[in-house]
Amino acid sequence: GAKWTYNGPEGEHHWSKHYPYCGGAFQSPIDIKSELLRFDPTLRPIEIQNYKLSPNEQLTLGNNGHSVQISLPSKMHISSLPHRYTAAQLHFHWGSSGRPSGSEHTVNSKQYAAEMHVVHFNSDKYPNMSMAVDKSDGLAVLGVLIEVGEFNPAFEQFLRFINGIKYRDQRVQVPGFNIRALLPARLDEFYRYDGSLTTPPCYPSVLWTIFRNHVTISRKQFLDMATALYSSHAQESSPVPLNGNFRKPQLVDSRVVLVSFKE
Ligand SMILES: NS(=O)(=O)c1cc(-c2ccccc2)cc(-c2ccccc2)c1
Ligand SMILES: [Zn+2]
Repeated sequence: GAKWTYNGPEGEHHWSKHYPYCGGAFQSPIDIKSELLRFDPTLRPIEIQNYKLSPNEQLTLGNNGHSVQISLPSKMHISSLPHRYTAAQLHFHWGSSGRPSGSEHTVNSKQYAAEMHVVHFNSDKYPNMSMAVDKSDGLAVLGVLIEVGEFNPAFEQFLRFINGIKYRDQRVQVPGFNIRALLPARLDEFYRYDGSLTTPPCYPSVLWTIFRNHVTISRKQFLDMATALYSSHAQESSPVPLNGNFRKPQLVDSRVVLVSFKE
């Protein structure tokens, strides 16, 4: 599709010109405010299957010009939702070296350093991701808020290869690792709401699960992610750093955010 950016003339306030859903309802991310929350005792803990990948498996680590993403095998899935949601990819949103706050979702206006999204599609109803991406029950994304703090060995499993994908459309194969280790310890405490892709085409097709507890990465790990990548191709004369790749919080309208925990 047409190119889009996070700032400037193709920035988020212009997305709706080429991508009408970006100007529509049920958009993501949102600011998760305490007064919006409703405890829902029927929310079951997230149960995931086959997230522990063997180093004998290869994953594709890529720079798609807007984020760093890891392709995921289709045996990985969420088993606790009304339909099976099969994993497709995971990617990140982050700030910059000068502004270490780049999460998309905020909690009571607190923006975290970065955010990971593990994207799944409803494989009970749709044969592949492309058929699911624009359906209201098509996608389920797990969101993990990331703070700068303790070193995180799980993140190192892909960060150590990041200099191989500095430029747009570069990809490398990396050994599989335990993707569960990228998630917080507690999968039973989360926020839940109906929203959208946070990038164009902004389809309102995402069941969002944002875990209550953040994970940490070290300052060096954050800088590796926030300073290593470019959104421009290798051969382009003026390299464009890839950072600040987060959309601002959107209007909640009459949406309610469900929570799985009481206090
Ligand atoms: N941020 S997100 O979770 O809403 C998201 C989901 C998907 C997505 C991925 C597979 C299937 C369907 C949707 C793709 C992106 C994306 C990020 C950077 C550049 C382009 C696209 C972002
Ligand atoms: Zn995302």
